Amino acid sequence: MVTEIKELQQLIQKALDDIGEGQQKLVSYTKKVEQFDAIHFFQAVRKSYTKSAFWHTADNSLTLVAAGELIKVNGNGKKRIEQTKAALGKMFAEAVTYCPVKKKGTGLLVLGGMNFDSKQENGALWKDFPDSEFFVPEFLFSQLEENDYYLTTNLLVRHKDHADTVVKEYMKKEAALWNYPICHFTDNKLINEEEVATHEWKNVVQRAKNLIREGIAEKIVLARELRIKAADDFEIAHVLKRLLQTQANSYVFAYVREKSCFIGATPERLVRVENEQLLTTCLAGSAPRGKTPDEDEQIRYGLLQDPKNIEEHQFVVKMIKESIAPYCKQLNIPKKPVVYPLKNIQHLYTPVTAKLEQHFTIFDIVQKLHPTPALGGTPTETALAFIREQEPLNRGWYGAPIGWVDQQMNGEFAVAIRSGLISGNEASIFAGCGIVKDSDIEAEFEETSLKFLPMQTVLGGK
Ligand SMILES: C=C(O[C@H]1C=CC=C(C(=O)O)[C@@H]1O)C(=O)O
Ligand SMILES: [Mg+2]
Repeated sequence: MVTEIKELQQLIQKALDDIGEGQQKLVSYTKKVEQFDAIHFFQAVRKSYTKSAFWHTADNSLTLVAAGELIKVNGNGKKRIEQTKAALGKMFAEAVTYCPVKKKGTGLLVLGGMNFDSKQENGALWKDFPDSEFFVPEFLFSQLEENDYYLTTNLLVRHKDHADTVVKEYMKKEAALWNYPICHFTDNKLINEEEVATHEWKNVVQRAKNLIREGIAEKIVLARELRIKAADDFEIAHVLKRLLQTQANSYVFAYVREKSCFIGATPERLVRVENEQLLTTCLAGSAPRGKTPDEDEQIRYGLLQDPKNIEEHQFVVKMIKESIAPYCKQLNIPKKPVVYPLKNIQHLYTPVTAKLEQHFTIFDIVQKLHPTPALGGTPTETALAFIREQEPLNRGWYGAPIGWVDQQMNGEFAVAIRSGLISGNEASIFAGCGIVKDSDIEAEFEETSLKFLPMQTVLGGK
């Protein structure tokens, strides 16, 4: 402990020696810590901070809990990703950092996301969620695997600061997080569930089908909303815990801004970059899970052969391939999809690997990929215009990239589906489906009902 304090003090002093009057510097210090439960840490964070985030990867290799907003980077409209890339590049380059390991998810990093459609107004429901937002937390708890835990502290040091006072203040805040007592969750009671604009949604699906028949579009993804109300405020830590327990093979995330929380358990990775190695995935085409292993196997086999779902899937494969090819080498895409199983549904899945060409970063790939035809459609602009005009909801951050990026521009983004926005005792959850020429309106409606389930059940519905 004593050496750590000395190290941090020296790091702050190094930053102070370099600061002119009126200036400030970002200092980031990482240390290995003892095993600690991520949900317990998140509960402690919720007690002290109004802004926080949670991230857990589908392969269980990384859990992040971010506390407090030290620095925030916002982007606006169509240029939101470019603006973020530039601002973060500058911030990362100027920071004074110390991290004892070179492992993903440790050290100085930002967490954040963006809205689905840069041309759509965010509206009242999404008032706490800007076009795009990334933040440097005050504290970042990282769990890599069993018994490999780190805590990163980020500080803004100003010209007139003294290293020892800054350290003392920081130690007090850190102690409050570790010493927060375990609180048990209380049960909440659902009082209302309401599917929004069901009839209108089905009409919009019909109009999308007409457009596809006329040859104006090939695929359009349409989403709908379910509103849930409970007796008491939803306990975000509890909802996260239940998502972790029930949704294997999914990214579990939460992004908390004041009283609103965007939360979900999504199976869909947009992109991961680790030392120039790039991984993205095509996930589209769906079928329910069977009630018995035999039935499940039959459905799985049927999904792999089904022309409607294969078409729906291949639009995504084609777009991803064409979008990233100029940015990568050694592009590898299997010829046929496999099935990706989830608790309530199974999907067609094609993983894509490649090596990122120099000078490009994860943000260039996000810019090119979002939205893939798993969330937008084909052609992208036609589908987006249709969704903007016709879909009876405001997507906000639903269906958009959410994730983290570190100082080396390594990071990972998921596509924020199977998600919802919680505010107090109310929640709006969202689910969409890919409409193609052979779509059956009722079957698509049922598919979205299945996609509501992960969030719906943990909020006490169904
Ligand atoms: C748009 C959603 O799912 C997408 C991802 C996988 C399968 C999909 C489908 O089969 O329609 C969707 O493209 C959602 O869950 O809200
Ligand atoms: Mg589908």
